[in-house]
Amino acid sequence: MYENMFTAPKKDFSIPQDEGKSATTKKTGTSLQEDINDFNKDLHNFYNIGFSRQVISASQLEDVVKSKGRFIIKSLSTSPYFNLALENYIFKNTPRVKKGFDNCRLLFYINDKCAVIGKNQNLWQEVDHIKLKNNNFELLRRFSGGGTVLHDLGNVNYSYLTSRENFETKFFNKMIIKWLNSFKPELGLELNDRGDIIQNGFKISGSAYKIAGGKAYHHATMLLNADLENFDGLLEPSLPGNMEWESSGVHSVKSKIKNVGVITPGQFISLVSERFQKTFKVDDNIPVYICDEFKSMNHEIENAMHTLQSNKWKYLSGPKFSVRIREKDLKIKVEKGMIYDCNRSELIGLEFKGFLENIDSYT
Ligand SMILES: Nc1ncnc2c1ncn2[C@@H]1O[C@H](COP(=O)(O)OP(=O)(O)OP(=O)(O)O)[C@@H](O)[C@H]1O
Repeated sequence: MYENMFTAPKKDFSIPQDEGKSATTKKTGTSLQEDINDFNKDLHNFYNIGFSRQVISASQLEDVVKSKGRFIIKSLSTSPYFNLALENYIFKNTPRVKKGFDNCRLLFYINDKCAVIGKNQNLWQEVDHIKLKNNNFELLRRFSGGGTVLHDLGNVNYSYLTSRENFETKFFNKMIIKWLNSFKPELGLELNDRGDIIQNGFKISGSAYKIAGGKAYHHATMLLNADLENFDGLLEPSLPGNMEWESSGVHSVKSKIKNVGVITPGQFISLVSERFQKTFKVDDNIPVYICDEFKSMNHEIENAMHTLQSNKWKYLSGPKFSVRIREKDLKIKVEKGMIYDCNRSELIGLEFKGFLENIDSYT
């Protein structure tokens, strides 16, 4: 089945108009083979792979990223570690433009199930670890700021890179809204004050930003047909003793979310790519490159993946915080994931993660 998913179809695979069913929609009376066919069709639409579309090698990736010029990259990988590391690689290695046209770049990726917290967040306040584990969600701390979001295969991530001078936080989402609403006016997408995209009052896309080295990116989620039932409770930590927090970190702003529903990941990526190519074209056509974690891997991406996977980055970084657990008569202060002050001196020096996991034996 895996091979089948990535084998180009013999016939033309134009976007079927009747797609866009939510992943939570219950199917009745369809066979497994039909499900597989549907899934394959959607994957092909998403990746838009023809026989001529080749995955680029590590050296080709390096060449295109380090040269000047605009392009689109689509990642075939669903590993959140690879995709965030790839994004970081493109961001860091895009040359700074002093004069002339900006090196605008657009990246698309779809991650398998994961919770992605902002760089400056206290993860214990943001996610329920046990539920994440039980639902097979990875936990990642990204390199950019912002709040915590959930990803699965029905959520497309887009990342728009430009120069610091030309960067404006709401700019790219305004374009996305314009493009999608002109494609299907009934979508009725709007931008709220925070720069999120909303539909009928529900959030469908959340954004985060990074500015460094004279460049900036805006990356965002787009909930198209995510399995929202599976997201239930993952961002509501159930911790012992009604913990009372004091943290200088960034707190997520909870919003009610929904899927756009009538547009598939494949349609979304094709449409945004096509409009981007038209809108941002300078002289030559804007090329589209395909990447994956096998052929396009390099040391820098690999290193960033190791950082993202490491305990140090996930659990031993983030903001300083204090927590009070009245039930246990405890006041704890934590910096870089370690308890550095506590009214029970024997707890000083413990990792907060280890303390929480074994709280009953410590209290
Ligand atoms: N895939 C998703 N897309 C959009 N919103 C989501 C998604 N997953 C969760 N959410 C909602 O977004 C909330 C977090 O939003 P928040 O604005 O704090 O972070 P953000 O979207 O990364 O952006 P910001 O940079 O504005 O902080 C979650 O509590 C949840 O309500």
